[in-house]
Amino acid sequence: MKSVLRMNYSHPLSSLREIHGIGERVADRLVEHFGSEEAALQVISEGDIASLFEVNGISHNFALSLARDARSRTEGCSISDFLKTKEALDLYSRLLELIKSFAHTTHARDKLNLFYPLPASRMDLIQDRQAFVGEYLELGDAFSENPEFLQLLSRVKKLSPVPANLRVRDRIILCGDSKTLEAARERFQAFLPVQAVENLSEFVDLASGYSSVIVFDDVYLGFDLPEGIEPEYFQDISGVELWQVLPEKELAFFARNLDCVRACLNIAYALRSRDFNFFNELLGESGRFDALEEALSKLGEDGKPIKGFDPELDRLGAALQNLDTVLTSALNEANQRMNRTLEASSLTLSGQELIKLMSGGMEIKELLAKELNRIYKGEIEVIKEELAEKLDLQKQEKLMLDSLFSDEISYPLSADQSQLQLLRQKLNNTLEKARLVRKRELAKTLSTFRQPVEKLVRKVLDFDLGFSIACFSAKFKLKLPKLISETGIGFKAGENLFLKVRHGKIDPVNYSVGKTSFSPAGLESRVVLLSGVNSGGKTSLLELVAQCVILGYMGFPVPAKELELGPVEEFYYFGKSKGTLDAGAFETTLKQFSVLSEAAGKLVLADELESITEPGASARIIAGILEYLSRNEWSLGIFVSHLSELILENAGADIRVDGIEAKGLDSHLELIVNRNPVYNHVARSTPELIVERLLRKTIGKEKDFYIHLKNKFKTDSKAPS
Ligand SMILES: Nc1ncnc2c1ncn2[C@@H]1O[C@H](COP(=O)(O)OP(=O)(O)OP(=O)(O)O)[C@@H](O)[C@H]1O
Repeated sequence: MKSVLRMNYSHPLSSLREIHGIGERVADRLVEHFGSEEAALQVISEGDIASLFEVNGISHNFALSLARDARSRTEGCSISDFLKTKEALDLYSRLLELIKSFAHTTHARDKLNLFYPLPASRMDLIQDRQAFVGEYLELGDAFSENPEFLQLLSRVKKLSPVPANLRVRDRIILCGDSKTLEAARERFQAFLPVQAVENLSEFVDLASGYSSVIVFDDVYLGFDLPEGIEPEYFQDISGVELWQVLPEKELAFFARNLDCVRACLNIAYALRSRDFNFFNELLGESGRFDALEEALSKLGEDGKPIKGFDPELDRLGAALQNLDTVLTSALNEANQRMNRTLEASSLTLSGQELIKLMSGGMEIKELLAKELNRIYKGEIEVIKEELAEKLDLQKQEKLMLDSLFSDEISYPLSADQSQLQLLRQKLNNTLEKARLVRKRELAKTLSTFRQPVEKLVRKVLDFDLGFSIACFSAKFKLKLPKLISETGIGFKAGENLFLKVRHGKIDPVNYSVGKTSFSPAGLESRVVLLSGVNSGGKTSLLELVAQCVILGYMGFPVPAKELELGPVEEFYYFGKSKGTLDAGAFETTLKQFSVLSEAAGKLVLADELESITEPGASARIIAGILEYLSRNEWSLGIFVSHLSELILENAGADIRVDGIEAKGLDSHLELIVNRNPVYNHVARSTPELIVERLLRKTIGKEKDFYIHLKNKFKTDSKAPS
């Protein structure tokens, strides 16, 4: 798959200031954000609008205009080289919005803005684009209506970076010598604490506050360290992998992009399963990404291993979470039991005890304490058993329960808070240690996929660019045009896209001007007047021609079953004016036509230009314009007009008049319009048909009047058919 928006331009940019809109301040901001002028230029040239938008003070529209300007400079041709009037530009913008509505990603939506029609002299670029689009068209039929596939695409976005504020707080790097300290600070200080240590007690003090301690020098490793302090030693700080010291970073990257990466993999698989080979090279042999998928399935969106991945992690996590509630409920129950036991108890003395008491060999207090102690100890044992069982504690952890309760009787029963805190800390440290092992496993696997994943996501985003065009094409059954060398535009079964969006089903139209294989023999005029009934579809046909030309010169498929498109360098579109123009606007319009005799091939589409000034004068002006236009053998023109006969009277050149006619009136006396222009024929006008309608509706004596009017049309008709 070739990249259509080429990077090897004819005029590569060498400075940001060459781009319109970039002054000193913006240039500085871009360099600061992207690291260098070269990097900033690369982002702009690639049209990476999303990245530009991230720069402080650059709006989406500004980013777009920078990218467009850069492209037009590097390609050596701009949007206004082809689209010569405001209305031509407006039509292009409407088409672009329609195409963009088929994009599934912001990336494709943004990049589509960089496609605009190019003059025929840049056939190299146009053909590149046609080739690019051509590779995708088949996909439109296969996937454009597949909701699961479209849903996958909508989940793809530019990869999010690791959050800048990522901090690991339960791990510390302790350094005994200054060299490792410097190296450790440089590599890791942004993400986890790095501390210099002066002596052993400082080492022990600091280490005991963290569940994991990392050292890169062995200064304190020779000493006997207290139980629970087990620093991890990595000999070579420059050789240690990031996933070993800070697996959280890799995990955070994948966790943030989990949904997108999974969607991309599924898109690539879906395409491969239907024999579309866009990602085959990247996917490699089947199973290449299995390890990635497995690792992703174990990673939660919080960047931690998910529940169910490791039973030991789950056990410790649950024990920590439930410790307080299980303890409170065990204590409550034990206290209630003890209450009940004490309330129901009476003291019965044995004969021996009575003798001892009487002889002073035993105090009554002692006797009571002995009895109470038995009850107390019994309840404490029950609580410990319940804690051990419900929290699923292991041997070492169970031993810690012994110090949780005092040997001295206390009532109501309660746990020693500082011992409870120690137990909690122990559980937490064990959990974090076990979790770190798992995190490292996952991060190690994921780190080997970092680059392929970045490439995959980039490619899927680029894929959506071509695929959006394919979906647009599939929706409207578009076809790539045939670019011919003669001056002409001709098509079979063309359908105006804007009308189609509005009405769903419309009448396809055949039409041709100039020399194409669709032109009737001997009627290959390059400049034509299009006449016809009101609401016959003249404006719609003019728009259809414009759509075909704009899309065709963008390298895109067009809304016609077949289309031949001759060379067009410049495209002029003049829409219907709302009324007679004032002197200034009239002058401006005339000025736009003054370039018509220049050598480059021009296509001029004009809709009822006569309304720019009074009818007599406008017929003369239009006749003059048409004559001028027909002098240039590379130019084409279609002028919609209700004054065709008057214009012809004033024009000397070979100008054809075509007509969109109503075939008559249907049974409801509505006009039946043939949307296909009849070549070389002035269409009957609507007023004539309105007279006929009135005639057919009337039965009274007014009938004579309408017959008289109808005959008037017959005698006045100057149609050359
Ligand atoms: N090919 C077509 N198929 C179906 N309907 C069409 C087609 N072309 C035009 N129409 C219908 O006719 C309406 C009028 O079309 P359009 O404005 O192009 O006519 P017009 O000849 O330019 O009219 P006017 O002379 O009044 O300016 C459109 O809004 C549309 O509803």
